[in-house]
Amino acid sequence: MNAARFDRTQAVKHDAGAEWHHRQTVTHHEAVATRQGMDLHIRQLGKRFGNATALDAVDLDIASGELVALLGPSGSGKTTLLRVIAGLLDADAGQVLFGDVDATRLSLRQRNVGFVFQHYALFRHMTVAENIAFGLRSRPRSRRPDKATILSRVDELLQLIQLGELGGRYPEQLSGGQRQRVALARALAIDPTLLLLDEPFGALDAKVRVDLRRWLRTLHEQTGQTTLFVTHDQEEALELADRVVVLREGRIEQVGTPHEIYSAPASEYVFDFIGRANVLEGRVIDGRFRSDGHGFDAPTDVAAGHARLYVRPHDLAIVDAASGIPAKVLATHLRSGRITVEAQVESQARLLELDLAATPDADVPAVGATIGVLPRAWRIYPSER
Ligand SMILES: Nc1ncnc2c1ncn2[C@@H]1O[C@H](COP(=O)(O)OP(=O)(O)OP(=O)(O)O)[C@@H](O)[C@H]1O
Repeated sequence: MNAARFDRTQAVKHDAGAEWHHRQTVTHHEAVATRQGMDLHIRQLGKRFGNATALDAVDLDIASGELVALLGPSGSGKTTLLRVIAGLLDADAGQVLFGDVDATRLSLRQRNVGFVFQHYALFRHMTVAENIAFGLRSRPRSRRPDKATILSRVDELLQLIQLGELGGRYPEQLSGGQRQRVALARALAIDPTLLLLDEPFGALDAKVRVDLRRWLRTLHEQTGQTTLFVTHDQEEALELADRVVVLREGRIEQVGTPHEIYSAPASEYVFDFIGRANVLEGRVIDGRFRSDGHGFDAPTDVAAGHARLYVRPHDLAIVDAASGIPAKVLATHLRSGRITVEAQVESQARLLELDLAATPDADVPAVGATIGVLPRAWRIYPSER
């Protein structure tokens, strides 16, 4: 217990990986939570660091087999939540339940979770196969599988991560993406209750990230392992996860499927964070949002007064100046298959961005021209500021 506690208080964010695996396997406590396919319940979790509130009464339920993204900007509490679930960090308040077992006071070893860090935490002096086998080899004798079973498990995992031929290599002989796959295999080797990934692809270049994302999705479909991963990349979260948890200053702002989060963001914060956003300032009067002489239906729960209309660049149409909100075209750019038009509405502080398909017959307005803009789909939020 002391070793685990020491580890919790000493846990350093990035380079803790090797240390973590070491502690997890050399402390000799019986794991009580080894069942795979277990629900996770978070109840009123709170964590403060001095004056900073990292987690504030967080409630969350994750079903067995789900792939869930914890998404939010830097400092929103993602890593703290993951570490409290792992048992790397003690919460000040609340509970972590693995199925119906209260795991709040269990050591990280007893929780039997697999953890992958952003920076590859492989043992440099061990081959890929030895790294993967490590968690099983260093179990107490009574729970250690025999050599043949370990070898066959390692083989199976090497196939799963598509590195079947590379078991004899050392980590430095692998690419960054391959190392992260080995880190995943090592985490999976112990048949963890939960797989926890902290920005697993954060240190890799964009192309490799995209490939690994798809690979992780397929791996998850094969293993059905309940998985939580931290990311600040909304595209990664939307593409990979069954459900996305959006965090803000230690609180959950919204939980939903990628489609729900994208198409019905619960707040300005989520709308803004989840994709490119245009904002029109206005007022709600008699159930209509009014801005620059135009009116749009507002939801009934938005009270009269200052409000903001949010619209995605591809949902903003160009019409003639007399029919829409007049805006002056400041620039046009070609960006990966689309044309983005930047325009300014005189009364508005923020520029607007409109996306057009970059087809040969695209009707691109001239810089300096005055166009009319009209939202085709939008969301209106009461003003928070
Ligand atoms: N060991 C610590 N000591 C003091 N404050 C901390 C510590 N760890 C986290 N915090 C604070 O807690 C809050 C949440 O941090 P956390 O690392 O969980 O955020 P995050 O969303 O994972 O951020 P990032 O994306 O930058 O990793 C921040 O205000 C952070 O400064």
